[in-house]
Amino acid sequence: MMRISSLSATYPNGFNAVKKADLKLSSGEILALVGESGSGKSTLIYASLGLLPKGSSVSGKVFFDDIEFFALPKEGQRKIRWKKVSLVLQGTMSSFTPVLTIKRQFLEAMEEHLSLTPGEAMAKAVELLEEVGLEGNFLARYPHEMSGGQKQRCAIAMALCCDPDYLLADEPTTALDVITQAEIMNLLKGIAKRRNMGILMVTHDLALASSTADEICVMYQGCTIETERSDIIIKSPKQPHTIALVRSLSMMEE
Ligand SMILES: Nc1ncnc2c1ncn2[C@@H]1O[C@H](COP(=O)(O)OP(=O)(O)OP(=O)(O)O)[C@@H](O)[C@H]1O
Repeated sequence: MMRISSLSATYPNGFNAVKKADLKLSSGEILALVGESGSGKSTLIYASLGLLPKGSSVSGKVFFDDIEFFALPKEGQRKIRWKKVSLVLQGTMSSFTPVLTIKRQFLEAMEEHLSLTPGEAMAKAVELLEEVGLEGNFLARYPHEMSGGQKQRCAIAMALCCDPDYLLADEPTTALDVITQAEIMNLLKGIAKRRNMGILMVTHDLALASSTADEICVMYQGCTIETERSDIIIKSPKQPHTIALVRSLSMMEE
């Protein structure tokens, strides 16, 4: 289980974006972190991995199984970040270096974190691409030679290269059409089940969250205000802000 306990995060300008947030992510499950723009969703996931800008301050605890992340030295934290938990960034363009082929980018990530021969690394890259529904020949492409959906699949494949137990995805379907959004969500669901991986997914789309995630955690003004099974939170939200979110969803459906 990944567990965030009483996590607070303040940016260098003094803005306290996350306030004593708590959440639990079980293996094999998808937890969607939802809330209005600016509620602190992205800050929470970057803070939980020690990835906020220099000068930010973070307090609280983050556990990956029995490992307390902030108790590790920097080098230990860096290792955990690929091998135990990995991140799919918001906006696929930021996941790739535009001037390098996908093959180069896969191999660089694997060379840094895994001790594989070049042949083994290539075989693993092809296997991962196939797992996300792309053919191995995508390795020869540059990022601009792929569609948004293909880039997102590729970013997910790269995040899987060290076989992490947990995956954190920041708005994995932003800027994709609805059909591609649904395909990426199905892909994530399949990965969570097949690999028994816990996936924490940031989204502001409650409809998408409720159709994909096992559980939903609602953030409001930096606080995690309500966490519940998706079907329950949609049927009987408790907190006033969650009630308003669910009401806006049903108004959109009418
Ligand atoms: N580098 C920064 N310095 C200061 N404040 C920041 C910084 N980055 C984000 N913030 C502020 O922190 C708050 C939370 O931002 P965050 O991006 O975590 O929200 P979010 O819920 O993910 O929003 P969105 O859904 O729009 O991505 C916002 O008020 C934002 O302006």
